[in-house]
Amino acid sequence: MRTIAAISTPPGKGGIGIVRMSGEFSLEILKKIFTKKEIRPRFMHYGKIIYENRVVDEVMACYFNKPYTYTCEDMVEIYCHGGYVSCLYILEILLKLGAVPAEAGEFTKLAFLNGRIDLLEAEAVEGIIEAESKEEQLMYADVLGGKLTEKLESVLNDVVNLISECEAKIDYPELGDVDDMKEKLEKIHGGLISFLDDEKRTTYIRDGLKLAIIGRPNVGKSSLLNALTNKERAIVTEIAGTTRDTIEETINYEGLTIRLIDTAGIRSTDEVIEREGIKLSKKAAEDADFVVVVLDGSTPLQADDFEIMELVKDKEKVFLINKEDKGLKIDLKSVEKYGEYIISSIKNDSGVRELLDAIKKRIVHEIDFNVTSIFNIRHVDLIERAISEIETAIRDIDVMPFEIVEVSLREAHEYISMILGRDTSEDIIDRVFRDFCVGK
Ligand SMILES: Nc1nc2c(c(=O)[nH]1)N(C=O)[C@@H](CNc1ccc(C(=O)N[C@@H](CCC(=O)O)C(=O)O)cc1)CN2
Ligand SMILES: Nc1nc2c(ncn2[C@@H]2O[C@H](COP(=O)(O)OP(=O)(O)OP(=O)(O)O)[C@@H](O)[C@H]2O)c(=O)[nH]1
Ligand SMILES: [Mg+2]
Repeated sequence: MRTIAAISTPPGKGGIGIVRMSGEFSLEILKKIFTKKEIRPRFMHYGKIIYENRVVDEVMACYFNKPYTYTCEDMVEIYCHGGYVSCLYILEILLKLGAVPAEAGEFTKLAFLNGRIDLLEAEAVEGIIEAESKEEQLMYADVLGGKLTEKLESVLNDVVNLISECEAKIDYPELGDVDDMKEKLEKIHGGLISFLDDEKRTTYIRDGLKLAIIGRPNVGKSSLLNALTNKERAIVTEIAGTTRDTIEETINYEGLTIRLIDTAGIRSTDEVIEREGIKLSKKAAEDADFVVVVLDGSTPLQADDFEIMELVKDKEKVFLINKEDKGLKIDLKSVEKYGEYIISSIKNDSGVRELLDAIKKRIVHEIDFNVTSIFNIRHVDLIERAISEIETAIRDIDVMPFEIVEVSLREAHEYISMILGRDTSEDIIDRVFRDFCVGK
């Protein structure tokens, strides 16, 4: 069996760096280079790393005896100084003494393969490492704690009970009634559908709200992007048609991650480049979760404004009536017919916070930060497959033999199990861990 080694702290300078090993030779390798030879499991030991008669670094080290470790194998952690040379040098020595370099995510993969955590929990570890907000952190911490596994186990349990009922009916067709089974199938179906709904909210937490800023040229879209990001991100000029391409920036407003997309002003034009830009603007509006339509409040509404308001008729949106400082000439009643509006003067720094609050108020009711939900496309795909099997079972139950219904239930069971990494091919498992950091 191999003993793997890797640096677990990020590259760069830090107070302390951690180099760790997992595998049966971990302790033996440590003893060859560590000045302390009496090593008690799970106790921190102070000493020096000596290699070729030179002190390499002054460190702390800890040995963890299997199976009560992160990987369920023997492990050693060396806490050296966090200069990258120190970490690299110590790693190099471990490799010379027989360890092999760990692959990305291999420590966590071992925890999974040795049954300490399921695949979902392993994915949550990666989620925690990549988290960009506290909400995201807490969501993954819940999954790592087993909250989602528990929910899925409960669905699996319901499916198993129904499989047993099918088998009983195969042997004793007169037992119980089919309506009752149908009801239970519907309940499982509803539960699976709610996993998909929850996933949409999770996407907001993880990827943020996609917010497109659209409007005709020169109304202040890029000025708004700059105000929201607090920097000169986009070029702002008095010339209509300044922004040609979409520009993206991410902000976090009170826990809500917002991916802002500034777009080219929409108007009828024959200019080729501008026309391409406008196509992108419309596409951005279409793809967005939320749209801010900027209007120039100092002029009456124009044909282009009406066209834009029509374009986003069915989207979640707010109208930002800008340039209030120049005097309002816009017909507020007409705008109101299309939806909620906020008046601003980006120039004078007014209205921007109100806009953010309005967006948050409109969107937050959709996000329950406390729901633990499936969180990636692998899970969505498997839940969708399971749903389709349950739908088949619902259709079949009145007209088909119970053997056929049972087949669908077993398929559904398998798909849900695969979320937890059971009955999952090596290929898929490898794909999950490939995106991990080395040393995790
Ligand atoms: N120094 C250090 N910090 C770390 C880790 C680590 O491996 N080393 N972790 C990860 O990289 C994370 C913590 N996760 C861990 C999860 C389980 C076990 C573990 O040894 N579990 C055993 C014993 C549990 C116990 O003592 O109660 C077990 O489950 O049997 C260790 C770390 C974050 N911080
Ligand atoms: N008076 C006044 N001028 C503003 C306000 N907001 C933006 N402007 C000015 O309006 C002009 C256009 O602003 P931009 O932000 O470039 O407008 P845009 O919508 O991005 O324009 P395009 O990229 O051409 O579509 C600039 O000269 C800004 O300084 C405001 O609240 N009041
Ligand atoms: Mg612009």
